Amino acid sequence: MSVEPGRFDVDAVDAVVLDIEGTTSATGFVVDVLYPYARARFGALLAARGAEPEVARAVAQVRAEAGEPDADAARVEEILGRWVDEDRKATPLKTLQGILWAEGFARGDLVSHFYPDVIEVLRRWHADGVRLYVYSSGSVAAQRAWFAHSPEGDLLGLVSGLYDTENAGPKQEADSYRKIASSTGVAPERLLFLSDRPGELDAARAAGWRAVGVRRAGEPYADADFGDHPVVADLEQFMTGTTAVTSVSAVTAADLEEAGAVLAAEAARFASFGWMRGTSGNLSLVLSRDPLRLAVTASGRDKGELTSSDVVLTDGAGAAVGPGRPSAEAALHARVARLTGAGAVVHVHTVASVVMGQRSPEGLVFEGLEMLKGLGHPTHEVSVTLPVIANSQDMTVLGDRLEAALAPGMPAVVVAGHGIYVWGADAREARHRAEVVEWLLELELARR
Ligand SMILES: CSCCC(=O)C(=O)COP(=O)(O)O
Ligand SMILES: [Zn+2]
Repeated sequence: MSVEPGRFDVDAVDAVVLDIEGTTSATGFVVDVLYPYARARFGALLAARGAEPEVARAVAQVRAEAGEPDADAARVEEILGRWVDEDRKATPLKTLQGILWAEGFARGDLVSHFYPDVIEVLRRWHADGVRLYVYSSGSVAAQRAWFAHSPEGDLLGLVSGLYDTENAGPKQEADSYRKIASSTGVAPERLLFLSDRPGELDAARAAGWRAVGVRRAGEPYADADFGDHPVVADLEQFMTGTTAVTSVSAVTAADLEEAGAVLAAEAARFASFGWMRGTSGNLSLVLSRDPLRLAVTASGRDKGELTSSDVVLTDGAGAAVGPGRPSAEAALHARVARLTGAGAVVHVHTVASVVMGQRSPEGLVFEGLEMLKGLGHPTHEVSVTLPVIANSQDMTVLGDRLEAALAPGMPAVVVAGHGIYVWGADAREARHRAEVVEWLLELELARR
């Protein structure tokens, strides 16, 4: 997805979090200038300053990570050199590089690199009241030095906070972004992450952030598949073009009512199968991707008697953003929509899913069945696993379990003692898949 003409609306976000390598700055500069600079100085640092607490802690981490508790300074230097060659994102390596680079910058040996479009845009965002943060795999010390010693002087005044893999965690894990959001105090949907790496954008989005890819010619990820993430070629495009940051598609009352009518019809059908008895089960439709907005069935209603108004608009975390109380499981629907990109999620309480979930807590494997083509497989000659996760009343816990259990080629998960979650591109596809998954479960039930 590319950006369209327009102008960046600073009201759409409260803060922008920036990756450095490949995003604000050339990876080549880091590889060609900074890595050799630090590598040439590891030996002297370890020999002369090995007792300094930060250096000693990093050395201990190197020994632990390499599984060599007795490695002497020469061996530690060797390991660090190998990690540099492998471009390994090891925290102690980053710490030691950070120390050396900070000193190199302070001495004037080094001046950092920023692409020509970046500094002006950062100044304009800052002037417009958008807070700026950095989240880079380079250590906080290295980031501080980087911004303090730019070609245009000290830029640290533009930046409200610095995050690295030590104080926030790995860059491809959603929890790191949750940690940063909570540390900044900015709501996830008001945070925008810019990175050249699709995996990082996925993780930010999974934490409920906005995420935009920066695809710069010549960078290592320039040809990567950014999926449905909006992409810019440089930051200037935020000034001359609009991205998903600005394209907040307003969901109207009519959109919600229309979705309510679809969900009511789907629920009536599932209820007629006996899959939504009483108030059990819930359904959702994605109405907008950026920001994520879902229409979720209202909680506690008789699911066989829903009307088009028995629906609640929620945000990307499943919290109501309009009147009404959404399903108690709305947060799980939102999580599935974020994780899988699904446009519709079905949750039903079927007898077969409860029995089979209890009999096969390790999951169920299906193979050689024509019905598997109903899940999008081109042939019956496949083997797919239907994961089973333990139930919980805590939707974050349940969501974590679902995320960890997701299986390729299976758009569904059984929640033990509870029911099934199934998803698809739209209500129709999600329904077809739910019917297939339930058929597979009934087959297993009949077999055993
Ligand atoms: C007897 S249903 C118990 C709650 C449940 O699991 C469910 O699916 C329905 O909850 P909702 O809040 O969506 O009505
Ligand atoms: Zn349920």
